[in-house]
Amino acid sequence: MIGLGLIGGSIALAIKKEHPTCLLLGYDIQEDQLKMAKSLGVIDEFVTNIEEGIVDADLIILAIPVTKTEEMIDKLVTYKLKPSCIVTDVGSTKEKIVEKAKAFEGKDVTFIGGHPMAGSHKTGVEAAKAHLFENAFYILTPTEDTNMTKVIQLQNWLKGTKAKFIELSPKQHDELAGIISHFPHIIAASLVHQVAKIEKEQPLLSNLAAGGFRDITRIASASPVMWRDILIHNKETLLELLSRWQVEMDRVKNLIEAADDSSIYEYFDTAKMFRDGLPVKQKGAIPSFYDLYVDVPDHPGVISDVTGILAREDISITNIRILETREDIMGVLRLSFRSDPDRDRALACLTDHLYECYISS
Ligand SMILES: NC(=O)c1ccc[n+]([C@@H]2O[C@H](COP(=O)([O-])OP(=O)(O)OC[C@H]3O[C@@H](n4cnc5c(N)ncnc54)[C@H](O)[C@@H]3O)[C@@H](O)[C@H]2O)c1
Ligand SMILES: O=C(O)C(=O)C[C@]1(C(=O)O)C=C[C@@H](O)C=C1
Repeated sequence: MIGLGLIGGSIALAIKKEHPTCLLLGYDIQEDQLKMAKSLGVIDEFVTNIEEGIVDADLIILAIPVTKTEEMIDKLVTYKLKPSCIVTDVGSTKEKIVEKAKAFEGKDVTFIGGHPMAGSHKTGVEAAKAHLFENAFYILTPTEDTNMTKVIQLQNWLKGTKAKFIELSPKQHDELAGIISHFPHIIAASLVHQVAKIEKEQPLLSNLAAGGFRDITRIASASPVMWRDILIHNKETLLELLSRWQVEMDRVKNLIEAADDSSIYEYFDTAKMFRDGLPVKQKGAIPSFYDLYVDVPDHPGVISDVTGILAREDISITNIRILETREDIMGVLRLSFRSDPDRDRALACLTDHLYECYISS
C-alpha cells in the first residue's frame, strides 16, 4: 500500500479482513503515518525504501494524491516488478492516471484504474475504517486491452470493502465525478470564502452559522492537497461546470429580481423532489446513514437517558446530533447507526421507553 492515509488505510483494513494471511506492507512519505498504521494493525510491516516493498508484491495500490500518483507510476515503471503483478490506484480522477499507466504496457504488469466513491473530509490513517466503502460504488476503469481475469482478481482482493464494482471509461468517470463530487467541493469552499470575507465587517456572522451552512460546507474541511490536485487534473470538466453554474446563478438572480413567487417556489420544489428521490440506502452520491429521529423534551439528562438505553442494549451509535433545541419546545435527536438492524433495535427499545421515534426527518 503506497500512501497510508484515510483511503489507503481503509482499503488495507478491508483487504486484511478478507485475506488475513496476506502480508501487507506499507509505504508513505510521512514516517509518523507508517508508525501509526503499524501500531493500529492497518499494515503488517512498513518499508522506508519503496523498492523493498514493491518488487515481490502481487498487488500494489497507490493511495496518494492524484498528481503524486502520476509521479509514482513514472517511478514504478523503472523497477522490475513481480510477473503478473496488478497495480491499481484509488485516485478521484482517472483520465490522466490511466494515460500515464500506459507506460506499463508490454511489462507483464496490469494497471487497472480505481476509485472508491466514498470517503470523508478527514485525512490520515487514524480516520481509516474497514467499512468505509460498504455499499458504495467502486469504479474501475479497465481498458479494452485489460485481461478480465485480472479485473476479477482485483475485485477479489478488494472484496472486504463490500463495495459495488462498476466499470466506466476514464473520460466518463471524470465527467461524472466532476459533476457529483468535484464541483460540489468548489461550491462548499466558495461559500466559506464568501462568509469569511463578509465576517470582516460582521464579526457575529460565524457564530450564527447553524445547521444549513454547516451541512453544506462540511466538505470544505477536506484536504487542500487532495483537492488542489483534483482541480488540476479535471480542469476541462470543471471549467465547463463553472460556466453552467454561472448561467444557473443568473437564473436565480432573475427570479429574485422579478419576485416571481410561483417560479421561486417551483425552483425549490423541483430541487427538493430530485434530492428526496436520490437513493439513500447506498453510499456514493449520498452516503448511507441509518438515521433515527427521536423527539426529546428539552431538559437536562435526556441525551444521557437515550444513549444509556441504547448502551444497555449494546447498540452502537455512529453519530448523534441535536437538530433543534429551544426552550419549552421538543428538540429532535438524530441518531445514526451502522446498519438497518441496529436502527430497528434502537427504534424498538426507545419506543418501549415511551420515546417518540421516526425514521425519516
Ligand atoms: N478522502 C476521500 O474522500 C477520498 C475518496 C476516494 C478517493 N480519494 C483519493 O484517495 C487518495 C488518497 O486520499 P486520502 O483521502 O487517503 O488522503 P490522506 O491525506 O488521508 O492520505 C494520503 C497519504 O498519502 C501520503 N503521500 C503523499 N504523497 C506520497 C508519495 N509521493 N509517496 C507516498 N506517500 C505519499 C501522505 O503522506 C498521506 O499519508 C487521493 O488520490 C484521493 O483523490 C479520496
Ligand atoms: O464524504 C465526503 O466527505 C466526500 O467528499 C467523499 C467524496 C465525495 O465527493 O463524495 C470525495 C471525493 C472522492 O473522490 C469520493 C468521495
